[in-house]
Amino acid sequence: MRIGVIGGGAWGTALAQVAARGGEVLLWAREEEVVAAINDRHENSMFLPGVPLSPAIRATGALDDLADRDALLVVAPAQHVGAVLNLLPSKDTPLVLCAKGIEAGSRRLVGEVAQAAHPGAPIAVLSGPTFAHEVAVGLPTAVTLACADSALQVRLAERLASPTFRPYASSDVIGAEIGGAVKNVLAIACGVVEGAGLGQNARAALIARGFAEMTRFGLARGARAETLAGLSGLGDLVLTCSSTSSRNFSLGVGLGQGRSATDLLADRRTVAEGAFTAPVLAEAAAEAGVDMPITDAVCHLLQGAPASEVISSLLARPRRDEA
Ligand SMILES: NC(=O)C1=CN([C@@H]2O[C@H](COP(=O)(O)OP(=O)(O)OC[C@H]3O[C@@H](n4cnc5c(N)ncnc54)[C@H](O)[C@@H]3O)[C@@H](O)[C@H]2O)C=CC1
Ligand SMILES: O=C(CO)COP(=O)(O)O
Repeated sequence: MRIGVIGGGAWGTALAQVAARGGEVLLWAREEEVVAAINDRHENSMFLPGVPLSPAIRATGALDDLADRDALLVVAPAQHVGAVLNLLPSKDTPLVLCAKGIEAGSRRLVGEVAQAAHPGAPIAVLSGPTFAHEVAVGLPTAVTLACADSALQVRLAERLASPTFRPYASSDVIGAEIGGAVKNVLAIACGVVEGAGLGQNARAALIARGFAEMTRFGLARGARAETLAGLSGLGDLVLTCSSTSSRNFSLGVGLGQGRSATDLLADRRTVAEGAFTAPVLAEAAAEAGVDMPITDAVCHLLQGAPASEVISSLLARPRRDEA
């Protein structure tokens, strides 16, 4: 299986490194400097500095070069997936979606965006607790690889698996997507807890109540509960709610320390998907009649409400049943 990767950020580069264990890989990057650095020095100094890359990875700046690929890993940020897929010449190549988010405006999951751009292409979702820098250096990692077509799922898993990269099979594409999109918003909230110095009890409570939100929203959108409780849901939620290696968590730390979202997001080259997903997730939840108070709180913080006020009103909500 000839693998192509769309997106030369940290995660696209790490996934190219994973795929390069099983053969040559072609990676499309938007930035000329990234293409040159990968081809000349086997390094992505812009987005994944300090990690030596496999010589089996070639980079290109031309999407047309991906025409001969048997499968494409789509790793552009969620807000840009539609635009990039619309520019691709081949429209029926299997797409493995690796971005985590919901498209602003349309409120579509990345899978729905991909299906609209390439109606004939089989779709899979790869998601889980996966910091790019750990995957790229070969630390043990497990992911959900979801696809409705089980034969394609098996082929993709065989092509990507290695002793340190372990894909688990699922047919629940929507569930795998929702876990990854929602956990980014909750990771911002957990960062706020850290930044505001609210303690470990509060963080554990937020993870548990955040998981309840993720589950309510996921079930309303047709996800399966076991997918949400798996690697792509709870697994990734725990990872990104525990570490400043998470860009979303770090953004939250800044908000909790009283800095403004505008300042924190200005001049950022890397993506904190939760900042884009939070408002559209809140809209989608309201439309579906799903209560998501932590998501609403993150929206207020991103709009500039003071952290102390947002935290007080979250804690002052009427008591309710846990279930
Ligand atoms: N970095 C990580 O550890 C992981 C990231 N992800 C997800 O992967 C996706 C990509 O994130 P990263 O690789 O981390 O990105 P990054 O933050 O390392 O780099 C930013 C990326 O955005 C691209 N970009 C910026 N403007 C663009 C535009 N107008 N059109 C197309 N692309 C544009 C850049 O070319 C670059 O590839 C996100 O959805 C993220 O949530 C998923 C798992 C792990
Ligand atoms: O999705 C990730 C790990 O699974 C990366 O999280 P951040 O985008 O918050 O860094």
